[in-house]
Amino acid sequence: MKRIAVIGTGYVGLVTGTCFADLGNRVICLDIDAEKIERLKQGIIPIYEPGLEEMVRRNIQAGRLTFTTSYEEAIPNSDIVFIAVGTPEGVDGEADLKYVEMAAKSIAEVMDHPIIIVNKSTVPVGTGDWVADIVNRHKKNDVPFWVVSNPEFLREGNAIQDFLNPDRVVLGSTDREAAEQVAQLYLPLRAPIMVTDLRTAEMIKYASNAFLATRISFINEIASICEKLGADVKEVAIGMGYDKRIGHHFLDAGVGYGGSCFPKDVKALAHMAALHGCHPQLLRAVMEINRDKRREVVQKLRDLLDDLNGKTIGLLGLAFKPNTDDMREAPSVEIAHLCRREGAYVKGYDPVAKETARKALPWMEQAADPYELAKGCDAIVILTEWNEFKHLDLKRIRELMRQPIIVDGRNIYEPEQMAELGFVYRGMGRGYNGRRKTEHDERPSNTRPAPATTPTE
Ligand SMILES: NC(=O)c1ccc[n+]([C@@H]2O[C@H](COP(=O)([O-])OP(=O)(O)OC[C@H]3O[C@@H](n4cnc5c(N)ncnc54)[C@H](O)[C@@H]3O)[C@@H](O)[C@H]2O)c1
Ligand SMILES: O=c1ccn([C@@H]2O[C@H](COP(=O)(O)OP(=O)(O)O[C@H]3O[C@H](CO)[C@@H](O)[C@H](O)[C@H]3O)[C@@H](O)[C@H]2O)c(=O)[nH]1
Repeated sequence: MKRIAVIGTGYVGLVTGTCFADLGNRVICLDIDAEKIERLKQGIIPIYEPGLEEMVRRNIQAGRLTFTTSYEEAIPNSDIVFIAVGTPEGVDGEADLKYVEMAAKSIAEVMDHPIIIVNKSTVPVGTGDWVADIVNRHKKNDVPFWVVSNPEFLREGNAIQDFLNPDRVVLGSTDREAAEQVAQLYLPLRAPIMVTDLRTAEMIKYASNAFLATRISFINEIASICEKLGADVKEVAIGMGYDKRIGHHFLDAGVGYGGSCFPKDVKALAHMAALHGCHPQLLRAVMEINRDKRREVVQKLRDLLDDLNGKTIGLLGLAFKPNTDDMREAPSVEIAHLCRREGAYVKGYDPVAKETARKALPWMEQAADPYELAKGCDAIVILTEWNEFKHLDLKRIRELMRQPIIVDGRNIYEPEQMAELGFVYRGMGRGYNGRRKTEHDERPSNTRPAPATTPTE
């Protein structure tokens, strides 16, 4: 049993604190948001994360998990302190470290015995040394401390599973003993534990996110090429994925990546690189392709509706991905704004991201269910692949719409099936512009492209 403090009770902090408590440690979670802490004390969690509320309540009841807003209460009673505050995008694309700085200062001011400070936030390479410097400058008592970098790799919507079954645990430190103390916490998870220096650990996090984002932009570029050449990107990805060196993960083409991590982390890595004289052209292309995908969805609507002015567009799915209510950098936000700017009436539906969507898109009407959304729509755009959208009564949806047009930004339906149901359907990179020729297809069918060869004559 260790005495742990976790600073920041967002997705990462709350999951980290709760899981460590569940593993038998005594954990105190701290946040500067007093309202959040008040609710957490009652076992009410501020985010949608499957299984988390029940786990929080269980550990509060067992007396292993407590919440506070007071550094004076949390730090003197803990031996290992995790920093899990936000590191949002700064004005130039850099990671904004103001919350990390605040947390480091606050820890330093009340530290009265030797502690290990573990940084779990995603921070630029070199931040560990900077944190050590801040703590040294602000500590009131002459006590030793050690800084360890322990980047987190969990995904929202699957956070508990990911935390408890990590592919690896990365620990970076200048002090092997400190890293080993933190490693003890993870031993029950039986995961590979890798100990590196501080900077390498910080870089592993950025490089991992950038690589995953690159896979997404890669397959999205392939999707654009498929669309022009008449291939189906879904099958292409499956065919590629059978190669063990490639694998099936993170090859779902669509409207691109969103969320609180990939957009800001790729940008921050590119910023870091450029600042140090590198030319991060691959990272820049990854971001550009991702931005273009959102615009491509709107272009598909323009192609199908001629003009968005006066049309009603329904956004099916608002969260940046399923199983979360997180709207940070969700493609739905930009697409809603783009459609509205062209004069469309935009409404939306998401099974979970309702309150968060209200905050992100306060002007947008929200429907109570997919059928209400469909009423009077000139087109529906699918932006989150919630399971419930895979089993809709599509015949009813079509009857409720003013025009039976679907742009499937997540490729959850099959073009042939949609054509049979009487929809004008466009996927992302699906065959002939997402449209195999069928008797229901009222558009000209002379779009089959020529073979992609260079003329020899
Ligand atoms: N969200 C994810 O899935 C995920 C996964 C891996 C890594 N990360 C990284 O982890 C970090 C945290 O991300 P998140 O999504 O949990 O953030 P979040 O925005 O959900 O939560 C951050 C919390 O920190 C609190 N906070 C800010 N300053 C504070 C301070 N000085 N003292 C105490 N609390 C303070 C805020 O009130 C907030 O509750 C980021 O660096 C992020 O990049 C996030
Ligand atoms: O094949 C794919 C896979 C994902 N996405 C999109 O990519 C975004 C991110 O998805 P995912 O990685 O599942 O969600 P996050 O919760 O943002 O998790 C990422 O970001 C976290 C924060 O750094 C890391 O900890 C995780 O390892 C990393 O997967 C979402 O918009 C998805 O729709 C695709 O478009 N195609």
